Parts: sequence; C-alpha cells; structure tokens
Amino acid sequence: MRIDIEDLHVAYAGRTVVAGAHLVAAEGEITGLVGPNGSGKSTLLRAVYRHLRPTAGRVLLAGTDLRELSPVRSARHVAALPQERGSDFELSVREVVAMGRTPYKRAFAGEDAADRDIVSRALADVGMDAHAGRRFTALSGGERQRVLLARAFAQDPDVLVLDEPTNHLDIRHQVDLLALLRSQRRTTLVSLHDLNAAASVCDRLHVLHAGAVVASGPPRDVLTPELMAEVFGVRAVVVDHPLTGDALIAFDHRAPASPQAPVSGSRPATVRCVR
Ligand SMILES: Nc1ncnc2c1ncn2[C@@H]1O[C@H](COP(=O)(O)OP(=O)(O)OP(=O)(O)O)[C@@H](O)[C@H]1O
Repeated sequence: MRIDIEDLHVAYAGRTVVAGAHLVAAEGEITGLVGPNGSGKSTLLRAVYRHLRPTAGRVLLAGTDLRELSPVRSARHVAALPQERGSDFELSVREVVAMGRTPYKRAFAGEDAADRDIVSRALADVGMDAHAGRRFTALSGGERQRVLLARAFAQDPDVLVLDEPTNHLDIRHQVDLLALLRSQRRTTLVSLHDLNAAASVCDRLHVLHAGAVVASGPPRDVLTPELMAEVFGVRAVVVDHPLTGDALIAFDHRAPASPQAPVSGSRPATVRCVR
C-alpha cells in the first residue's frame, strides 16, 4: 500500500512546524526522510502514525484518508517505531512484542498458535529471541529499540513508519536492520540521520528543512555537495562506495560550510526539487 502526504501542516500549540509537506511513499519501497535537527521529521511521521492530527492537509493510505479508518483498522495497516521509546512497560520482552498482535484480537482474547509464531519470528528477525523472558525495562537502549521494532513487525503491517530506527544500535545491528528492511519489501517510511545509511538503503529520499520538503528523488540525485552545504551547513563530497557502488558522502569534519549553522527557520534559496 502506498502513502500519499498532501499539503500536510502540523502544529504544536498553534506553532506550525510542518508546513505544506508533499511526499509519496511508494508501495514496496523504502522512502527516507532526512533533514537537520528540528526540521520536522518526527512531527511529520507522528501525523502518519496518527499520534498527531494535522491542522491541514491529508495522509492517504492507498487513496483513503487515514482519518476515515478506525484506529484498529489503521493499526492493521500501519505500524510505527516512534521516537518515544516507552521505557515504562513492566512486561517481558515477549509480552511487549505480543502487543503488536492487539489490532487483530477481540477484547480479552489470548494468543493463538499463529500469534505465537508471528511473535517468535519477529523476535528472531531482530536477534532478540534469546531475551524473550527478560523484563523490558532491564534492557539496554539498543536492545529496547530492537524489541520495539519486533513489536512493529508483529503487527504485520502494510506500511512501516520508523523514526530513527538505527539510533542506539551498534554498527552490526544497524547493518542487519537495514538489510532486513530491504528484504521485507514493505512500504517503509523511515527517518534517518545517517545520510550514508539513507543513501544505501532508501529507494527515494525527501529532505525536510524548516518544516518543508525542499528536495526529493533518488539518493544520488538528492544528496549533492550543494544540498549538504545549504541544508546541513557542512562541506562534503560524494563518491562511489568502493564496495557497493552506492553514493558515499565524505564529510569534512574539520570545518563547517559556513561559520554559522543554517538558521532553522529559514529555507535554503537554491536547493532544487528533484522529482
Ligand atoms: N511535543 C512538542 N511540543 C512542542 N514542540 C515540539 C514538540 N516536538 C517537537 N517540537 C518542535 O517541533 C519542531 C520539529 O521537531 P521534530 O522533532 O519534528 O524535528 P526532527 O526533524 O525530528 O528533529 P531531530 O532530528 O532533532 O529529531 C522543533 O522546533 C521542535 O522543537
């Protein structure tokens, strides 16, 4: 199922932080959302997984406004890894992952064999099967992250919405997770800070800046040195990755592109939208 975001506006207490965003997450593709701190990535994703109500515009799931679906019906289609990584579950790891089956259960119905299989597979997919009996609150940040991803997988959604899923993960678990997302071929909308990870895993990228989408397209078309300077305020060159051939962004970690960071409320003048 595809997601269409049309003229989306989202505000906190009257302050608009996503202003007229348009983007498509195509069926079966990995669509990446990148942008500086505070550019509105999490806010946009919160509107997609219905944590926030847009002040204007729409989020369409296969052509239907998400708001027309009941919360249970939309939870069967869209699962999220939010940035709020619930630390207050006094539950075992397995119980947290089993919460992903809730949209399919009648009130007070227990797990059946199919649910147990799905939960076990989700735990194995994130490499947390050996920890199934542990208390969620006793896990490390990266382990919690993987359990919450397993909960999203257990929801068996058509669309995955992932806010910084590689946060806290060591490099091997980052690589495993990104490979898993690619192999699933599910419609995935994912925010990522690591632009090299985004370049290698995403079919298309959308760059958010000051609440607006300022560039969209295949990673190699979008992640240019000019965009890196104007949107992120850093110097970089883009080369071919010697192992994979993907775009590899080599940053100058010694000096920014300009003495001051880009002002978060102002949009770059010259970034070109690639469609
Ligand atoms: N719960 C909130 N209440 C009020 N303002 C908020 C809230 N959450 C975020 N904001 C503000 O909205 C703007 C966009 O924040 P958002 O978290 O969407 O950005 P982001 O691109 O995900 O940032 P980051 O890369 O730092 O995670 C920021 O100015 C932020 O301060």
